[in-house]
Amino acid sequence: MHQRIPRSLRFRFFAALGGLLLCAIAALASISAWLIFPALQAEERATVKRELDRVERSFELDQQQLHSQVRDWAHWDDTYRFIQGEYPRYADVNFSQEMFEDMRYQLMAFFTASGDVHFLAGINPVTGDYQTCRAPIDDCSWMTPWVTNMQTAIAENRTDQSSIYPDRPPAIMASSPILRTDKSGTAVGWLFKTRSLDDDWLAFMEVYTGLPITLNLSKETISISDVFSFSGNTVFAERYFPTSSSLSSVSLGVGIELNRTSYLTSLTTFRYVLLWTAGLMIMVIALVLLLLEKIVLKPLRLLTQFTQQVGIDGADAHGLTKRNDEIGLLARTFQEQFACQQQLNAELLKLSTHDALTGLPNRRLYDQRLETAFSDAVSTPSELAVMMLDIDHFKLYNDHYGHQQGDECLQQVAGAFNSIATKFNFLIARTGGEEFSAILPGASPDSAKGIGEQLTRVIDQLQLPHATSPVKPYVTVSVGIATLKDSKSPSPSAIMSTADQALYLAKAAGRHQVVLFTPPKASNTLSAQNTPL
Ligand SMILES: Nc1nc2c(ncn2[C@@H]2O[C@H](COP(=O)(O)OP(=O)(O)OP(=O)(O)O)[C@@H](O)[C@H]2O)c(=O)[nH]1
Repeated sequence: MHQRIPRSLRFRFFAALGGLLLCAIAALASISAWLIFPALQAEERATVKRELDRVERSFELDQQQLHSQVRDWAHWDDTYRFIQGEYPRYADVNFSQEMFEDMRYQLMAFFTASGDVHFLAGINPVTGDYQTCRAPIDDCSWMTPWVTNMQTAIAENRTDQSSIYPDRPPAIMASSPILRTDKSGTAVGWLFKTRSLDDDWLAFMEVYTGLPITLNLSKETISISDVFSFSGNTVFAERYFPTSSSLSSVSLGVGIELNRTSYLTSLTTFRYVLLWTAGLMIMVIALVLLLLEKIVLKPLRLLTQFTQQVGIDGADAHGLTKRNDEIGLLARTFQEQFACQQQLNAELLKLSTHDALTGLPNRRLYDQRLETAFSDAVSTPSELAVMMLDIDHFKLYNDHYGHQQGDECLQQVAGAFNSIATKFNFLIARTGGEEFSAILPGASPDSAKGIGEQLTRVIDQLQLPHATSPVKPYVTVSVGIATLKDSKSPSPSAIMSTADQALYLAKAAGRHQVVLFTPPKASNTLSAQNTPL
């Protein structure tokens, strides 16, 4: 079944503002999801990346330092002489455990031009003792993997550089050809230095960068340089560097762990802002609706009630006409229009029910009243008399005095009739040119006749001159009266027809008299009881 959708102003405002609110909240949610949250996440990633860049620069700096230190040592005449066997006390003079620890060297390896080991010195990663050897055997066997890597680098001509080696522990290895201090001549050998990326190195880097750092060796080749993993309040990020592994490709990941406090605080703040914004929007729209209801919708409802009840007592119970706003103006204008309309209606009603010349009720009103009086008399039942009155020889009056004076005569006759009608409380109307009719509810034949006589008398008393009247030298009237009982089949038209017959008899009998219709006797002849005046 078709259900009627409410279309009131209130419904429309609620629907429109509710829709607006939903759109605004959806827009807010979309902007948050597609713009603001991704921007916050990108900002967090950029911050983490900056920290990784800082760690990478520190790492590279450490490698460059090691390389420049190797070069310093390799391009030194003492070293040049040492590799050629001309400076046997070189190691005793220059090397010590303290020097290795201070410089954070794990191993220093000297190779001849043919790539053979000349001298090895380093700190045993297991015992922590300083050791020197001529070959990586016995106590110095821990040096073997690195010496092998170094000899491979010499064989592949990968010297004079700094690289990362993924041995255990992973290490930075820097090398340089051994030359004179003035760098003249050809290389007489190679010098290698390694720095282990062990716990001490991590501790050093932590102090240097201010970040906790971890190392992770991956056997796979990592294609992306940075890997992020977010968990709760922390983010773990790793940057992978290629290593010089002789066996397979291995990557070294340098990782940092950062606190996400800044991001999470921004997120929480933004969520609060979102919630407050949504809450404020709801509050503003609720306030707008409330004000709308109070300022516009309720007064409009009252105005509607007022327009429906205007003219009735208490219609302006809410004092709308006393308001100083548009509602008050509308209410006052409507009230004035209504009063004007009522006046016009009354005038129209009077025009349609009264005679313009005499001001007496006209035939239309007379017929309506006769219908009502007739119904009342029949239903009660009660008596009812009607009367027809006609000015005698009015044509002669018009002919003699003119139509204008004829009108004035009609007005005076009507006024006189009306004074009697008011006195006895009955209706008298102008139902034709110079013809009048009266309804006398409850009047007996005798009282009706008495009133008829009073009406003719009051016209006589006017003494309106009628020089050409064969009846009297002044204006006179004839009256015909009929009662409800006079008709065999009573009806309003039948009773009026009977009164007309009585008037005819009055005229026929010489005018200026009242004739009460008398029902025909058995002889069926029409007769009347008249009263010549
Ligand atoms: N001045 C004026 N005359 C009117 C008006 N209405 C009707 N008459 C005149 O009233 C006269 C009526 O004449 P009749 O019907 O012949 O009757 P009468 O001369 O009164 O004669 P009886 O009725 O037989 O006594 C006519 O001359 C109409 O012109 C009116 O409004 N003003």
